[in-house]
Amino acid sequence: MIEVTDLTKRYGNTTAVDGLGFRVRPGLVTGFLGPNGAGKSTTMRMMLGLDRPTAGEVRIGGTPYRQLRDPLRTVGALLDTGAVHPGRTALNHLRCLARSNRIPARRVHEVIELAGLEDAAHRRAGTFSLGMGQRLGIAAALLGEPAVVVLDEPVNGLDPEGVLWIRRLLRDLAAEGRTVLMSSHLMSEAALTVDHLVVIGRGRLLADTGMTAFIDEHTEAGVRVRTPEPERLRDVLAGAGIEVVADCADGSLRAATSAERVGELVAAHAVPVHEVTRTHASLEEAFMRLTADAVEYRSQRPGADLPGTKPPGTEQPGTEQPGGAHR
Ligand SMILES: Nc1ncnc2c1ncn2[C@@H]1O[C@H](COP(=O)(O)OP(=O)(O)OP(=O)(O)O)[C@@H](O)[C@H]1O
Repeated sequence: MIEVTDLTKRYGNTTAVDGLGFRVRPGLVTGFLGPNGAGKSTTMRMMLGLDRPTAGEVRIGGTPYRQLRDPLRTVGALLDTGAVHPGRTALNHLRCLARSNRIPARRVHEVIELAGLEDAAHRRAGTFSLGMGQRLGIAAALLGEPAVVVLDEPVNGLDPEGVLWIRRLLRDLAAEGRTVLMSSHLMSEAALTVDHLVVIGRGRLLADTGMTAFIDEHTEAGVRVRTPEPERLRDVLAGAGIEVVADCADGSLRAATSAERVGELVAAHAVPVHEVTRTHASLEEAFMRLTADAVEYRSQRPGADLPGTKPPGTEQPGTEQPGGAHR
């Protein structure tokens, strides 16, 4: 369990973390999401005693990190994959860590195997690709068989096989009853890996909820309706107070309602319909909507990419991510 209580961090005039409070529970993979500059890394650094809070505290299993007797055996972390001596081999790096944390040497070989680094064990870390460095960082994080695992952008730099590996690994760690917190910018990846979400923006808590509930809360249920008479359908829907959220490129309409409701309306008004499809909102859509006001660095106008906010005729069919919340 990780408990974050009234956590605040200021750097001069910048408030990076602002009265943040949440709990990360064991047995789940919790995604820690937020736009650039939201305060994720700062929060994670405070969890791991690398930065002092201006106010508030973080407890890992009931104890602040700095007071843990065996930190590496309690919490494993991947924060900065560059923090390895480049001249040291992967094996030696892990051996040194094990020795200084009173972890048995056999565990070094176990994590090398777990991370798929057998062939690279004798190579210097300085020659590692980004993905291999990431694997070494994860191997180090798991060295002490910690009950709590904190990973900042763990899929960063990994190839598709590596992404699949980390997804399975995190799910296995959670299934073993460990507490797993991962940050990610990749919503599609988070949707496949994460059970629970903590979303922050401008250092403040925006959401602390299950994946499915989060998507349901921040997107509309929708259906795509294809008809040879889109104007009549639009009128019928408008008459029932139903919003058309997108005009799709194939002439179909996307409306914020249920398939049942559309079925009843088109039957009552004799509107011919060729296809009705339930559309599933994605984590990305829900995230963009929730954080639209909390984005610090923006390349476009707010919400420009939100499905349903594009000008008519610009949405491509099938752009939703069906089952975005499912794995
Ligand atoms: N050492 C520091 N000195 C001054 N300001 C800092 C420092 N570290 C972070 N900040 C500021 O604090 C805010 C939060 O930064 P942080 O890196 O925690 O965000 P983040 O959510 O991890 O962002 P990203 O997704 O881009 O990694 C930003 O405005 C950042 O510029």
